[in-house]
Amino acid sequence: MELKTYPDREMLAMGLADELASALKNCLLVHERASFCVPGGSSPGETFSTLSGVDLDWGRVHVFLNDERWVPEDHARSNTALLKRTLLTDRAAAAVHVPLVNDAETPEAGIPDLAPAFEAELPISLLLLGMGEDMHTASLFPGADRLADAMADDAPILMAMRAEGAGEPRVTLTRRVLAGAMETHVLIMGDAKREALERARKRDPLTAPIAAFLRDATVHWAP
Ligand SMILES: O=C(O)[C@H](O)[C@@H](O)[C@H](O)[C@H](O)COP(=O)(O)O
Repeated sequence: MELKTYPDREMLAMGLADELASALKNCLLVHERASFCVPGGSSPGETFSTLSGVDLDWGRVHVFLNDERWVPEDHARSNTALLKRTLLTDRAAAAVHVPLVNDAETPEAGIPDLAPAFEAELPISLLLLGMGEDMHTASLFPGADRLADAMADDAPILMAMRAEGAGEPRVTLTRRVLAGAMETHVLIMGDAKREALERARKRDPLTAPIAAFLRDATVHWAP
């Protein structure tokens, strides 16, 4: 794991957006397209806004979320709506968005229609993860109902997930899919998350799911 620290959140957003843009450009030099898998939540907004203005061949970039809350797009907690507002705008509006939610009643009912589109996106070219203070990442929450299945080597691409800390039901890419990414970055802010990161480094992924992704990751942190 490599840890990059920034003096403040604005510097983090600039530095991280720069690094992600370079990774996408390098990928597009040698591949027809790049798959870019990103977190929801509140942390990445500024990074996404900066990145959305970068001049690169966005039409060859396929963007999708790590996980989604099973809510309609007009819901305040929709990661999809956030993604469209902050990243898939400006120059990045030309990117191809691969949806992770549909209007089925439950994630279990919706996944069969969503999963096939992800087959063509693997391996993920560039992965950005967030992390909660409970050491969850994507919707791989400690104590979640199907965490062990989602961490298994033979997990499907997408799984439904329910957990106490999650709020609503979720859909998440599974560990093997996320861990297969060619390049991984983790975005965390604040002292509590820095402490959680240090705790996770000494723990098993089944109690600290972020630990499954740290070995080859670059972690970006600002106070
Ligand atoms: O849908 C989600 O909740 C996310 O994808 C999740 O894994 C997120 O990255 C962390 O919970 C951190 O969220 P914050 O950035 O809001 O702290």
